[in-house]
Amino acid sequence: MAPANDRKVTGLLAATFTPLTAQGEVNLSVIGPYVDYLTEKQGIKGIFVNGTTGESMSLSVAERKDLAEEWCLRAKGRMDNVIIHVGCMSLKDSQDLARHAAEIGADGIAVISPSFFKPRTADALRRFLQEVASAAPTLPFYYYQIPSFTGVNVPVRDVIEDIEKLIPSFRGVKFSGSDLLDFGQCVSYSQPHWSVLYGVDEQLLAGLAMGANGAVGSTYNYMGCYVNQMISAFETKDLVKARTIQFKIQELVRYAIKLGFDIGVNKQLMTEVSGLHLGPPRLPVMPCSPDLAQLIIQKYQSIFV
Ligand SMILES: CC(=O)N[C@H](C=O)[C@@H](O)[C@H](O)[C@H](O)CO
Ligand SMILES: CC(=O)C(=O)O
Repeated sequence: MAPANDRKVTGLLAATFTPLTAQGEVNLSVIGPYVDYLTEKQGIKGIFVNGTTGESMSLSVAERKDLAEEWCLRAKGRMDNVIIHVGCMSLKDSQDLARHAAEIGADGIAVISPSFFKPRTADALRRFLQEVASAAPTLPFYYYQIPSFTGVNVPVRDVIEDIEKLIPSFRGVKFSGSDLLDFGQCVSYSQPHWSVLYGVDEQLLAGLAMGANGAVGSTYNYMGCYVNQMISAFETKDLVKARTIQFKIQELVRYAIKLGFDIGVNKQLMTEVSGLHLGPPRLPVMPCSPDLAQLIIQKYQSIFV
């Protein structure tokens, strides 16, 4: 069996929303146009499927397979990276999804820690990740940390210590916390064939300064084109320009948080900006009220004129 490849993941990956019908069923028909929109209108060359933004934890395993398959099919030859999140509360379900991701030709898999029975130590978490990764040993494997949702606060640096001895396919981290000490420790420990991806969109510039190879986030669905400009400015050392763009994103995110920002609001914002019909979120996330969506969209338009 071929080992997982060593190709670095760079640039922006959009964490995709899951299109649902008005009745709340998965709506695969939107995925083709969604890929068109990301590539043509936002300059996005990678997607992160069935993650937090994709409401994976609210989907059935069968739905997650259908979605993963359609995203892979539509993105094939058009995106550089299709990473599928396969984390579940059940190790068996995660392994099932990991095997499936390999079958459908995904470029990599990522796993969030279980959060009902939480691993209390790095060792417990590492063993869980190892069992999932071993179900798809040819796929690059990424640990996805998001403590605000999981309540799992094990430092990522502890998780990745000598991890290739346990997980030969380990290729990096998606870091969605704001602890830049731990993040910096991950970057400095990172191996040349690993990718350290930052996941807090409103402070990506700090992540880039700390050495992030790329980024995964929800807002790149509708602000990817601006964030690409920010990355270019950072790369050409135009920090004033890079900050100007980061501050705009912060202004929008702060405004949205004050009004009550969640996946439902975020999904509605994407619907309004893109014109794609993404539908409501799934309960327990509540649909966004039209009034709230209008306020945020007005703010978006006033910031990005
Ligand atoms: C909780 C959540 O959804 N986190 C996303 C990725 O990890 C981010 O992309 C945020 O949505 C974004 O930074 C806005 O706060
Ligand atoms: C942002 C992200 O990575 C996710 O929604 O999973």
